[in-house]
Amino acid sequence: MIIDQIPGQVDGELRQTLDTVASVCAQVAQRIRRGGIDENLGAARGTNTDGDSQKALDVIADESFASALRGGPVRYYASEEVEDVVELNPAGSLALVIDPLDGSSNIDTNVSVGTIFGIYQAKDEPVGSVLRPGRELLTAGYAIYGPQCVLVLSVGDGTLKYVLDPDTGVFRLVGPMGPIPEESTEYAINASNYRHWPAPIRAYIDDRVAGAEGPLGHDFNMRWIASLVAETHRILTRGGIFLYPSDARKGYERGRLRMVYECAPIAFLIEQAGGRATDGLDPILDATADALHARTPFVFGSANKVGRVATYFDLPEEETSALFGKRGLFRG
Ligand SMILES: O=P(O)(O)OC[C@H]1O[C@](O)(COP(=O)(O)O)[C@@H](O)[C@@H]1O
Ligand SMILES: [Mg+2]
Ligand SMILES: [Mg+2]
Repeated sequence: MIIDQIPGQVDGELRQTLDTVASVCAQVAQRIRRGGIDENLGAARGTNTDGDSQKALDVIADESFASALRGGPVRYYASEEVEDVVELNPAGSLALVIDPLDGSSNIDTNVSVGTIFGIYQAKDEPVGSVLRPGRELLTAGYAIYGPQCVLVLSVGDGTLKYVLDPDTGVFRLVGPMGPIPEESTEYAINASNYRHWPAPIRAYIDDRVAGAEGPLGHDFNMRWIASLVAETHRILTRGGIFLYPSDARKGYERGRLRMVYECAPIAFLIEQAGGRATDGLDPILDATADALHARTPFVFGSANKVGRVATYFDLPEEETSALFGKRGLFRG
């Protein structure tokens, strides 16, 4: 077993699949460590279905996961890097959704990138097996390829953290992640998109930028790594909030991140660790994507902070467009 222990009831096929995924994550980590020596992992390789520029490592990771899983318990394989759902084994019983390499813009800069995945019980056809509420996930997880290679996993009984032991090649359970702290002052958003955001999001960020001189009366701190897995790992570790809202740019009407293989698995892990994950208003895990690469606005993190974002959408127009000096002081 490459994952040393998974508490709770995990049947043989699911356990086998998780071990296969973890072993490919360990291979991807090794390949990243040698990037530039053996190959240029950041080299352009065209574009994927969602219009993202594909890097060599996107394609390498996708092909590594698909070939390792072929012929095993996974019937359907739904990847960010492939247009449609692929049938890996007609006799399989599971459906796996995956972002093989998340944070691709960081590959050349040696900043943490990752892999995001989720596993469902397969239905008798491909689309219905993956376009479904994330609450039906059997398990979800991510690997983060940073100073440590860490696997964060949930099988529905809390969120667990495993560190890859470089000496043995085993992911060692080091403990639970969460409950996500609520007292953090950190928020993560790509502030360069400010002018494109809906008014309630601008108001939410205005109040935090105003800090001690604004309605909230204390200062905040901002982070933006442009690697969803790294932001998630920080928030699971010390709380805070992440926002990628819809915006007025063409193609960003439903934000940037994809429901099936990014937001639903991350939302599963966040809720399992006591946090919340919404589209700004409604739980991600209750939503059903209308297409494999469909995007969704995505807000997740400390439960109290995610709830606070929703209150800004209830504010009257004059409240969200006014400078914070005229806004009510009731918002925390
Ligand atoms: O470049 P932007 O607009 O800030 O978006 C950054 C976001 O895009 C992503 O890189 C999208 O994921 P991929 O790299 O898998 O396409 C996220 O990891 C990250 O949170
Ligand atoms: Mg991604
Ligand atoms: Mg990706």
